Amino acid sequence: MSSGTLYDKVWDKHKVTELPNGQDQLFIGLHLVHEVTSPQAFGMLRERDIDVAYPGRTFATTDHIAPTEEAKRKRPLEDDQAEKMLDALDTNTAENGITFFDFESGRQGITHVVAPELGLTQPGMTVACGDSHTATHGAFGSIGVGVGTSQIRDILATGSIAAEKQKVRRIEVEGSLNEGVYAKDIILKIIQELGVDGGVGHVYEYGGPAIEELGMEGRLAVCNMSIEGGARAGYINPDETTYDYLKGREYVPEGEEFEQLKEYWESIASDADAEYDDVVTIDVDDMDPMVTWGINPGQVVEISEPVPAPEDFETETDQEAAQQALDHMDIEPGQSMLGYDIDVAFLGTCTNGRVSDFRRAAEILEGHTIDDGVRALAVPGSETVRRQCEAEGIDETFIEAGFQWRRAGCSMCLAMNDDSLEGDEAAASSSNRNFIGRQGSKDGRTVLMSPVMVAAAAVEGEITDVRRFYDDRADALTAEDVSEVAD
Ligand SMILES: CC(C)[C@H](C(=O)O)[C@@H](O)C(=O)O
Ligand code: SF4
Repeated sequence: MSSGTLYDKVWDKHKVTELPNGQDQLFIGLHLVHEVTSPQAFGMLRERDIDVAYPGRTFATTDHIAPTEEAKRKRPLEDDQAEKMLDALDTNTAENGITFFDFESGRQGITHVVAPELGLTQPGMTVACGDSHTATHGAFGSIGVGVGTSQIRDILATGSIAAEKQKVRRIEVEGSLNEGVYAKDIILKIIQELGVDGGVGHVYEYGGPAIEELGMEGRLAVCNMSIEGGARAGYINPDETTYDYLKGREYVPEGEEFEQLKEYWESIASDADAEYDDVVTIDVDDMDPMVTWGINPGQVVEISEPVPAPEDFETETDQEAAQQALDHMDIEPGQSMLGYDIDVAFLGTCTNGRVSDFRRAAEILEGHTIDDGVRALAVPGSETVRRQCEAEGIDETFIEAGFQWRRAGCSMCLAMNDDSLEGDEAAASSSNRNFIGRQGSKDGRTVLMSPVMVAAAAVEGEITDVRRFYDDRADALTAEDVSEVAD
């Protein structure tokens, strides 16, 4: 019997052959397609008159350019470029017999939200998409890799890619989370400790008690940001939480077939004696909610920590990056992020645009209205998420609080549609990237945090400790507490 990591086992099962250049040819079990990165790849196939090899394993949706205002979702779209991309996806999927979750399907949404919720993503699979956040799918114990246009072409044409096996780092997450602290905080903590390029050359296997306790939506949020930590992919071994989630989903077989699949899924989990290239332990027991203070996801602090100074960093590169971040964000070292004014609150994305994210944020918003100066957007990650939230009356809570309740898409995560920051607006955002210009304005400022922290910031008009909104407020921090820490 073979013994090893899930990564080793999944890789071996999908390895077609070793290529002359030393890379492996890897079979791709599920190919997800969106409108931005696919048109050129389909074009290359057309030029050579090649058919899509596995249309039944290929699923498309539209997310990046999708207008989130109901009235703007009529075809042709107002934005010519967006219409062109969507039109290309219409044609490419229709001509090749590929399922396309378009606006009319009722299933449209962000690729990494749609595939898991429909049960397309399953343990032990290789999942590829022309999108860096394909790591998300690792939450099920699959290997999700983001690929470029030429690899999309290769998958369309052959169902496989040339790939290099990575090292595996086990990240053991010890402890249990405080109230008000969630999966998003765990992954931000990991990136704070290991850095934005700490994972280069590796895939991350997340495990340990704090990970096992997470539901599937939390696990998806953790794996989603593996790429922000520099890892090629990130995964969590499948367990009962995974199987319970999958049971009954649209693309998951039922009855005897499900039981057989489950046996297979159990067999591909990492063995207890698996050997890792590296093991790191992170303790989240006393952790506070996390917020970024800079312009990459690793420039992040617990809300109880002061913003660091450039000299706190070891390398010259990190020191310069810190200075650039302080300048861009207009903050001083030693300052607390508590009380940092925000103009926009944005809740959604493939990190935190799922039902549990909106449920928890709604609990915070209940009985409150957002601050006068704040523009607040709630953008479900998929139309399925939107309908579920509406069935639970969550949309009403958001609307009554003063949020705009939108249709599904990537939206202000990267502003490829009309949803964008203006000028130097600052956003409390549940997304995964805070690079300069990311949310559509070169002077815009992004502060990454969990959905409940976004909701709390929307109400206060500034960054606040969400625990002030719970009945037991003992743990909530004020800016004074933090400057005392700094002194
Ligand atoms: C547009 C797409 C290629 C891009 C990605 O690869 O991740 C986007 O989804 C992002 O989050 O920046
Ligand atoms: S929600 Fe953001 S991170 Fe996710 S796929 Fe869309 S643009 Fe990329």
